[in-house]
Amino acid sequence: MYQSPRRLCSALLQRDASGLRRLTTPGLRRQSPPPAAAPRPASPRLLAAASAASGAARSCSRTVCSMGNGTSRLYSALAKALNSSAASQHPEYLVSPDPEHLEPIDPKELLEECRAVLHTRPPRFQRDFVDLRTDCPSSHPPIRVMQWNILAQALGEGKDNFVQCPVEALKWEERKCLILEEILAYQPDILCLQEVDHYFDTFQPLLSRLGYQGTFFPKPWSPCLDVEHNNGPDGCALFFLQNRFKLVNSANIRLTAMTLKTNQVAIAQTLECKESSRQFCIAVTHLKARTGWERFRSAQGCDLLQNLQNITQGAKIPLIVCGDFNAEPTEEVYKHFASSSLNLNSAYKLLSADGQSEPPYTTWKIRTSGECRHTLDYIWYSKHALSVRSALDLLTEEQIGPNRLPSFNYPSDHLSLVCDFSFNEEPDGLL
Ligand SMILES: NC(=O)C1=CN([C@@H]2O[C@H](COP(=O)(O)OP(=O)(O)OC[C@H]3O[C@@H](n4cnc5c(N)ncnc54)[C@H](OP(=O)(O)O)[C@@H]3O)[C@@H](O)[C@H]2O)C=CC1
Ligand SMILES: [Mg+2]
Repeated sequence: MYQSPRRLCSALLQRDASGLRRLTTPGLRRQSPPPAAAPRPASPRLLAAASAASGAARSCSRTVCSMGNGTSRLYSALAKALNSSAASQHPEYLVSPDPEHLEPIDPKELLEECRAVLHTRPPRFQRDFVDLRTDCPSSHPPIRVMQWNILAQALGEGKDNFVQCPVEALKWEERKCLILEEILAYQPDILCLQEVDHYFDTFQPLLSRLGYQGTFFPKPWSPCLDVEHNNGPDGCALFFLQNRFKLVNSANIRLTAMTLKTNQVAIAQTLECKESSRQFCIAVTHLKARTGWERFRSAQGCDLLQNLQNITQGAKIPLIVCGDFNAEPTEEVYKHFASSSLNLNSAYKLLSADGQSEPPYTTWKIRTSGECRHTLDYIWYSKHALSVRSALDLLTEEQIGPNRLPSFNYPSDHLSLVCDFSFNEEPDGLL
């Protein structure tokens, strides 16, 4: 019988010099230096099986590829068909097949395979959970949420211009193991991803065998499709553990800006917690990038808030919104979220001394234009109905290193954000 990956390893509680309680997960760390004498040969049984499971899709892509830029056209046509309505309810072709038909994977075994593939790479960075518990006790296990822009493979190799990142560090067969290792290390109950361009051949088959139910919503005109040998469009993906939640409702939202349809998307799902029977809404989005587009992002944020208002206020349920907003806290879209009538707070502010400041960066890279260090990624939550029990601290400048991200030991230019939430027993005030 499948066991939640979370239950398979125990957490140690440590106290650091600052007095903050830090939770570390033992046994999930790649050892450094790698064994010099006889490195374990990579035998990627599970990783290979994931690729085989998507064989039909892959061979189809290859066939089309041989006709030139056909993959792009095929996926563009598919994406357009999928995006024909602004907010469709339960489109079945975007909801994963029932994972009970697939053999469950032991997360430890998958982790071992990833480590074997990564045996020549430097060690994983150490990050700790910071205990943020207030006095309110909770009788139910927390809900762990991970937010992560994982960097689309096609963009990383073809468009992003990470000038200090060697191309070998971006090799998909190894980079995917770094991404999986990060997910397996923190074992989120809910996983919100952006820039996913390997959903059908990698994340959906593997994560469904780990007990997750997934949904993918590609961008209508993904820039990945302009890259030669792309793997299809990138988009947002949302996964939740099926043994913890029941899907109540799902909406794929193509964001608008001033009533015009845009190239950015969101997924919003209402989930019911199996332990507590409490419902909440979880959403994932990736707003328009680049300077000069601040008003556009602001309009997209207003549209997303309006959609979420409709979904949550009708049912009076709490909300968690994860995203790469491509906006610093000074931007209008951030202010809309911070002052919305949905009563949201940004979870990572709680890591600051006064609880009022966002972290100094969530992405750090070097492009031809120079160094780009920004805070763009957020986990918003209903501040009256939910409490943040702990949050994963960020990488230090020293860990990130002089060449910044991505690198041989971190697979994306964005850091993952991970929080443990619990429901407040008695929400203080209105949702
Ligand atoms: N065929 C057609 O008719 C159309 C095609 N398109 C395609 O869509 C693309 C635009 O899509 P859109 O969704 O608006 O893209 P965005 O401007 O939102 O950016 C797309 C990606 O580029 C990354 N990015 C951000 N800044 C830079 C930078 N300085 N250099 C390189 N990459 C960067 C972003 O990553 P991050 O979020 O991590 O910063 C993001 O994932 C066009 O390039 C075109 O290919 C668009 C419209 C119509
Ligand atoms: Mg990017």
